[in-house]
Amino acid sequence: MNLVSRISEHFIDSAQTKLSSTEVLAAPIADAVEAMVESLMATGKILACGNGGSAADAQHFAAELVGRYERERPELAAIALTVDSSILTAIANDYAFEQVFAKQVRALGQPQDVLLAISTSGNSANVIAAVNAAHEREMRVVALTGRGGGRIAELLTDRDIHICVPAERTARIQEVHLLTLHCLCDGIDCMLLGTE
Ligand SMILES: O=C(CO)[C@@H](O)[C@H](O)[C@H](O)[C@H](O)COP(=O)(O)O
Ligand SMILES: [Zn+2]
Repeated sequence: MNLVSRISEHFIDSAQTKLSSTEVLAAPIADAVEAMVESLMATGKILACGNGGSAADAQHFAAELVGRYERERPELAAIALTVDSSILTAIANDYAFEQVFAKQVRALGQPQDVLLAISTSGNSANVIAAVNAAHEREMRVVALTGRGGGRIAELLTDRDIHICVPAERTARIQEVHLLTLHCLCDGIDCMLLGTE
């Protein structure tokens, strides 16, 4: 095995996936920026959830809204639903792992809030339950998916925004998700502060 050529293939494959996603994703990402700014300006907040690498993405995004992205600006309201081990273990233990995000959405969600639901397959049961809970709370959903969007694609309504990476491999989808999150941060900052 030639490790160097294997690594080179990862770089090339990742870059190609990002390039081929540009045309498909730019418009829904812009829609998501507008939905999030509308929410934040109406004293709403962004609730973010996902599993594994997508949990890390949810936390990464919340950190950049609450802290900062590239420019100084007022703090923005975002909560990753993946971080409170007491809440997560209590819900998983007393109800089901499927409910770990949904119960938090029902506890915290208001109609002016946005759920950022991240799942590369679109089929994680706890993210699906969170989407359903967001709809119960009349929240809009921004879904970051891949592989056609799975079951989440079927649940989304006209008010929701689907950012579905045209790729099959989890790692590649996650790499585009991270780029998407930075586009969202940049777009939100531009709408709030103007372009530099
Ligand atoms: O980061 C990775 C794989 O690259 C994993 O941790 C991955 O996120 C986990 O297997 C998740 O449970 C996958 O869930 P999902 O993206 O299908 O909703
Ligand atoms: Zn990963």
